[in-house]
Amino acid sequence: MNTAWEQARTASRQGWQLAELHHGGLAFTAEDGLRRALEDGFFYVRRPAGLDLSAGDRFARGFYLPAPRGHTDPYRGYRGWTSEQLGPRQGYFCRDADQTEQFFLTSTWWNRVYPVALARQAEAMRDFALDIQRAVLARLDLPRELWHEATGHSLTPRGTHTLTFNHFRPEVAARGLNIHKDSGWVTVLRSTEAGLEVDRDGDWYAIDPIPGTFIVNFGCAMEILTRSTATPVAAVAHRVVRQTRHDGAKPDRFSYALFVDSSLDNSVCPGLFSYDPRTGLQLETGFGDFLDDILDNTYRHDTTGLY
Ligand SMILES: O=C(O)CCC(=O)C(=O)O
Ligand SMILES: [Fe+2]
Repeated sequence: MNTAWEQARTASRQGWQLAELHHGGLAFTAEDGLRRALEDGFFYVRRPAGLDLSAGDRFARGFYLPAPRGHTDPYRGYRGWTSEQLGPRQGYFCRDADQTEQFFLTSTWWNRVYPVALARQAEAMRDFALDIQRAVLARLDLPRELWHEATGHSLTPRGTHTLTFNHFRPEVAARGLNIHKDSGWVTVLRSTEAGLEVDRDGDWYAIDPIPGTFIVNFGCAMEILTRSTATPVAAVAHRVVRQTRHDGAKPDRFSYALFVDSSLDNSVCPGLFSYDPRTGLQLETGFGDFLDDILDNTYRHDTTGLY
């Protein structure tokens, strides 16, 4: 057993769930770990051995900085990539009401925009996220033959797979990142600094990173699908608190996440479904507008990214 994993196990005894992906299944350290994770809306998962995060960490620390003069640095100078070139919800965004400035990119662009090593890391995180999603779906009250239709083909290349970076600007007097639920199925989150909080039954709890793990969040699509089943999954409402200055002694907080969402192609996926074991799948809402509402409401002053 390595030390990071031992630390993780100790931290998880404090109440939040911790799992390991093993032969395609999720093994939780607590006996009722899965049930509790579905209720909490998130859990920690051991990072797979060999998943190198150095490209992502470097991009997270550099994407917002100007490209250096005189030499190239493929991890800097990304403010110029905007949704005008890349399409809706893609590229660099500087928020007004939040400290975060962000870079969003779906898998169709990874090879053309990201440095090679980062494109490989994004694929590895996507593959890991989809393995986790399959492992979770296998434990839900949802027939396997409905998986693709029910989850908007998110397990296939037609799904929307986005790697998003956050840089928290300590000089901006604002919340870190507003209260929201992630829109989709599962999110695999990398962070190294405290600041994330989750809402559990009306109270906010600090969720600090545990070395050697990612945080997995369940999103709105999962919550809507499973609401009337024997295995409801909560989408966790979360936020990042305001980050203070550290006089240059400590680097700025960053995070990045792989989001698994449904296909945005209406001919492939009409939207988000609920499932009732007695009556089957029922379409609840289109997905594109739903996603835009969540994003708009997250980054406005006076709303929250809930639904
Ligand atoms: O920075 C974090 O810890 C969380 C970021 C987050 O919630 C998001 O990007 O959706
Ligand atoms: Fe989030």
